[in-house]
Amino acid sequence: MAKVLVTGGAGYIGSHGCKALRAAGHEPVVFDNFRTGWKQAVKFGEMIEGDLLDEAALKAAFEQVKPDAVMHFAALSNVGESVANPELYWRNNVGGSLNLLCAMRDAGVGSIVFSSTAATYGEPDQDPITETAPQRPINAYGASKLAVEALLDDFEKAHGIRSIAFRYFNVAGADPDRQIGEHHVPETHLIPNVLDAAAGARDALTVNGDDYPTPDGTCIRDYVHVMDLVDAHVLGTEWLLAGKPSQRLNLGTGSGFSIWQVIDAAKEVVGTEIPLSVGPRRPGDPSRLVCDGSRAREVLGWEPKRSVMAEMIGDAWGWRQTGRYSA
Ligand SMILES: NC(=O)c1ccc[n+]([C@@H]2O[C@H](COP(=O)([O-])OP(=O)(O)OC[C@H]3O[C@@H](n4cnc5c(N)ncnc54)[C@H](O)[C@@H]3O)[C@@H](O)[C@H]2O)c1
Ligand SMILES: O=c1ccn([C@@H]2O[C@H](COP(=O)(O)OP(=O)(O)O[C@H]3O[C@H](CO)[C@H](O)[C@H](O)[C@H]3O)[C@@H](O)[C@H]2O)c(=O)[nH]1
Repeated sequence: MAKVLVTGGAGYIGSHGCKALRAAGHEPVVFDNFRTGWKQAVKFGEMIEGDLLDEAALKAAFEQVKPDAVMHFAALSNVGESVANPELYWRNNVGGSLNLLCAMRDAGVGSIVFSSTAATYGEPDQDPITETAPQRPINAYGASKLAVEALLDDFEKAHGIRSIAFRYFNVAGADPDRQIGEHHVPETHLIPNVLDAAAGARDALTVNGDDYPTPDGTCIRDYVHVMDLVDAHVLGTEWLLAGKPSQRLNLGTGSGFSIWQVIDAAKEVVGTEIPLSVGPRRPGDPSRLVCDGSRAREVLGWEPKRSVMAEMIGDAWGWRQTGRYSA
């Protein structure tokens, strides 16, 4: 059993990470400032309210928890906001990660699993995308995540802290037990917005452009179920705690779905029409992002089990029906 400090453990993916850690017999302790997270999402262990920008709070958390490892989900992750306000992203995501790594160094904690992103690849010229593709982010969010990958490299060389940076593609779905799920305010992700439109919580879904160079004109993405994604995090933590080497790993399935395909699948799950309109392209959206996820499978023995479009939408819909955290 390992004790794991989970930054951002009150957020969408981090709360599922805590559930997976607990299910695997480990002990998660959440460290979160609740800027975009939810106290109701902390259900699988202790919680410490604190900010990564507060070095004293981090030091106290490490002294109190004495973790064996860290799972680092905490970040701001709204691409549009990052373009309008890059200083916020550099300070929170890079500055916060630097403080975290310094606290780990001081406390002698040598293992960290980090949430990186396909956004570090920018506009890729590979399809599917492997981990060796050039990383050329096109917005401050992606740049902040790439900078943290560089910090991780430097802290390994200087201080022996080993890391796994998982580069997520599109995370979707929710806990099938309906205890936790996705609740972002505002929501920018496709599937929850499709379901909001289906439920009448928004007038219509706006499809962000249908003139891309793809078979049906809409953007193609690689969707991975959040439970599968966090399973990889547990495997990654155990890998590091066994003394094995650092890794940079894509997490996705290798299958691409267009926006129209996602909407069609949602209609089947929900059983109603989905009101929609086609709007302009969203700046910075690459037309196609599909993952070559073979390395995570080879290295960690990771196998996605739930990343079927109907299941991801069904779990997101089931979670939505609970009233989310407003219930
Ligand atoms: N959702 C996706 O599809 C996706 C894709 C790629 C990468 N990611 C990355 O995965 C991670 C989790 O994403 P999410 O969708 O769960 O986001 P989220 O906003 O739901 O969760 C982030 C959590 O971090 C906390 N946090 C942020 N800054 C903090 C700080 N300075 N100190 C303490 N806590 C802080 C927030 O309060 C929140 O609980 C992020 O690092 C994100 O960049 C997400
Ligand atoms: O209401 C909406 C919401 C989204 N989309 C479109 O649906 C596709 C998927 O959009 P998401 O916002 O769900 O996901 P992204 O691919 O933009 O972003 C995801 O992948 C990125 C990596 O490229 C980052 O990691 C980011 O955090 C993560 O959410 C995009 O073409 C987007 O324009 C719509 O048409 N309407």
